[in-house]
Amino acid sequence: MDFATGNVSSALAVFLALTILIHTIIHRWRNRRLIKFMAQFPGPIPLPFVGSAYIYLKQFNTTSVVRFLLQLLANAEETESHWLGGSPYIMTTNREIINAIVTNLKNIDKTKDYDSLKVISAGIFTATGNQWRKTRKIVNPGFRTNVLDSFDDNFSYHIKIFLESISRLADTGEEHDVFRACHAFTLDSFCDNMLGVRIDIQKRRLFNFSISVEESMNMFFTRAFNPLLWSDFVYSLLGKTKKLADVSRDMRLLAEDVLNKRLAMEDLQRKEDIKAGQPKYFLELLIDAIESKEISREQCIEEIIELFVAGSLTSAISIAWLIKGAAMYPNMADKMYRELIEVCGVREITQEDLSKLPYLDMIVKELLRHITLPIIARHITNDIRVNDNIVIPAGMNVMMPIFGLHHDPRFWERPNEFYPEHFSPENEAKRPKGVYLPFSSGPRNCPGNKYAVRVVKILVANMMLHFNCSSSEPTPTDIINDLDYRIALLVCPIKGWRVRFHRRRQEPEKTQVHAAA
Ligand code: HEM
Repeated sequence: MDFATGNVSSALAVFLALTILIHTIIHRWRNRRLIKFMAQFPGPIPLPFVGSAYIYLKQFNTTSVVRFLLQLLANAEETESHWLGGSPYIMTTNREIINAIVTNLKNIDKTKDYDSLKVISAGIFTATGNQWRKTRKIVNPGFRTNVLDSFDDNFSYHIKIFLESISRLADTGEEHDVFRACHAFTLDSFCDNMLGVRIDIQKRRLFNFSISVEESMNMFFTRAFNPLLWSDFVYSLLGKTKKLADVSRDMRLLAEDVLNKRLAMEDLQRKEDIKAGQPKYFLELLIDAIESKEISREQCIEEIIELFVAGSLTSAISIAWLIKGAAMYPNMADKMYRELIEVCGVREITQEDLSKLPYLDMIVKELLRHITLPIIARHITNDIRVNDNIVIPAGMNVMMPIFGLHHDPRFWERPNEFYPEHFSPENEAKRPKGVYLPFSSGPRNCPGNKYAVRVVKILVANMMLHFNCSSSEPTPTDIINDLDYRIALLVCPIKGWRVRFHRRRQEPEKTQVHAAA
């Protein structure tokens, strides 16, 4: 190295060091309130540029995201400070902090971690501020009980088609993965009930929508747990932003098709509906909002896509899990069947019957404890006083692993088991409030919670009445450690949902399947 080159190198090194120093001072000064708040909590030592993101790299060694998450939470303090992607975070399983945040009416913004979902759709799920307030106000009436009560005929129609497809698989002695059939059912029910358009995905076996929804969620969660993919620049450079947009194209086409169909029938149908005093459902409310110029046609399509994902995938995963659960836990399945027969006999089960099935209710609650959306996150825009000691300052990001709360041994007698008795009236009464949040809580809770529970229960109850299931997979005792998982919005088994179906011998009358009518 000659003298001049050496001088240039030294000058560059000094310049670089000074830049980093000045950047650090400005960063610390700007974030002084946040840094002071974070100092109360322990956390991994942040490294330059990567912060605490390196802890997620451990996940590359395991196939099970769920186990990774639980290990992370078990080793962590109840509340920890983390620097992720240059931003300040606390990660907390503290019940008091979580409930203070989710129920706070002023703090409704999600963190920027949700932004990569916008490649798929930019609707209510990812919206912030006034955009979110406006959309939520428009769609909330579409989830009211009187609207849901009007869905019985639609449910009945789609359940019969589902049962016919199971009937074809029954008694073959072979195992079948039930997920696509469950998802086709939830997509059909969702379109009919919430959008007012019958698309008959089950009959037409249009599984590309289901593949598209599932694949897009897989891509989102793979990215969420892999810090090497966090940068938009890197993600785009690897061609993944384009791939995600391509993967979700089928959903967009379906949303556009459904909106066009509904608009084409709108005038006539709407007059009929108003005459019959029908309450307005989701898509009609959105069309009203287009007409009054509250939202654009494009925004309406974004909302439909978002609901396809949020509304159909979550309930399909829950149904597939319950069927797999019935195969893996035969005693539980028998008890569920006996309750159905005692309360309803062998006739078709309707929404009205569901409130008379407490054991089914306990099973669904226990299922949602395990398969819950593992983490939700909020960006704090207004200081939140949690108690005398904790005020969360504006600017803070908060990761709330609901999954941790749902498996905390302080609140659950058998945290890693599938134990519906966690939800017996006595056990529910003993448990403190705010430790069970499968649908979150407060202003940004899941608006589809009642619908989800109904659609899951009504299909599983009607199916169990006619079919029993079995599986070659051994019954897991510790369901966290005995199975491997991936996350596609909710927690899914890596091995899938393979079961054998057996027609119940005491089936007194054949199901009147008029699927092909
Ligand atoms: C078992 C089924 C379901 C579970 C476990 C579930 C869970 C959740 C959770 C935890 C959230 C909050 C997410 C967050 O704060 O980041 C949420 C939000 C949401 N869910 Fe669900 N959900 C389910 C089914 C449904 C259904 C059936 C629909 C619609 C028909 C739906 C529509 C939505 C929407 C639109 C949001 C965003 C709400 C907002 O940001 O204001 N979900 N869901």
